[in-house]
Amino acid sequence: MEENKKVLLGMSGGTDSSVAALLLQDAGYEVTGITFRFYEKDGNTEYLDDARELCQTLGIPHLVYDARDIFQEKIIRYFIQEYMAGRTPVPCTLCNNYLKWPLLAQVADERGIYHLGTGHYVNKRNINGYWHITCGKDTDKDQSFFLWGLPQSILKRMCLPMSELTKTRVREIAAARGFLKAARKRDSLGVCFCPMDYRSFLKTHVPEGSISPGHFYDEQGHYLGKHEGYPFYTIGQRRGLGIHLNKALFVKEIIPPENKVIISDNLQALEKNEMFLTHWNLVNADTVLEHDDVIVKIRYRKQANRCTVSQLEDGRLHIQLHEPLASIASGQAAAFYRGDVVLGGGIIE
Ligand SMILES: Nc1ncnc2c1ncn2[C@@H]1O[C@H](COP(=O)(O)OP(=O)(O)OP(=O)(O)O)[C@@H](O)[C@H]1O
Repeated sequence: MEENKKVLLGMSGGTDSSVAALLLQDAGYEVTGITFRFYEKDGNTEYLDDARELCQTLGIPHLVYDARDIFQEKIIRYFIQEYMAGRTPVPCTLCNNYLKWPLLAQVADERGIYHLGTGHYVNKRNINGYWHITCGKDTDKDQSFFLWGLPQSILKRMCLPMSELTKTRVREIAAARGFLKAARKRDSLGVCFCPMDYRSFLKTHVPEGSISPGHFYDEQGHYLGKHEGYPFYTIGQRRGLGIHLNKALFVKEIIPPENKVIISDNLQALEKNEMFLTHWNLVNADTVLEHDDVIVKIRYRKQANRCTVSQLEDGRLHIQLHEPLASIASGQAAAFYRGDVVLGGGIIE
């Protein structure tokens, strides 16, 4: 498609995408808002009304796309299955890579709209002909960690009005323009369909009897106590284990077929020097493979390790960590960075 001055903006009804609509309009874009119906807790559709009202006020068209079935299938079912397999899922990464951005592109294509916009706190940069996601200016809100899987065909069309803004500034803009509800909306925390503690969600979303109590063991195979069922534990977890031995204890391993959870009192025992990735994406493999200055992150915050990435004959990526890293859980995402540039990422095997 030829580049034009039209943008399809994902609107959640929240502060960021509301301000994004204002800013894109100010910048001279012909904005169309779209709200995806991904998940509605207790049937609450207030977010749809908020997005629609904002579009009405700005005089821009507003589309609604019902993606509940596909979200249920691709994200919620996957989320439950991963925990049931003893793995740690990354629903926001998958939603961005496989649903949100591809759906934006699909609808934009149908309507002859070139640009794709969201209120993500990220930026993008062209390096030697390849578009890369880069960190947003607001380091507290930066969402680059979730966007390593997007193809060039989407990256080149991305329009990111939050890239140079802080959340505080975004709220000020909303208030100054009279969008008081948008200005005061609470930040969304964690996974949109799941409370902060995923355990209560699992309890109500798996068939009765599919999670049953099991046993904790130490690394030598000694029985330590009872647990509530292996899906309720994640690698590295130290709180809420219900075993009191007057020392810090960590989940080291989860063995689903035996419903066993292995506990260690030594964080170093959880450290690894390598990991393997599947479902990976590298923006420009030449700048990543076999270089010794790549940073890998497996957590959204407070962790960054140097590594060397190689491709194996079976297609997986091998990550050699330069210093050991604790609590690597299969199913989690790993994202590669050089400075503020996202080079790619993958799913930990
Ligand atoms: N249901 C949705 N429909 C369309 N776009 C969405 C939807 N949910 C999120 N988005 C887009 O993805 C961006 C990032 O979403 P996320 O939920 O991570 O951020 P957020 O901080 O809650 O954003 P906002 O303040 O706009 O709600 C949003 O700013 C918006 O542009």
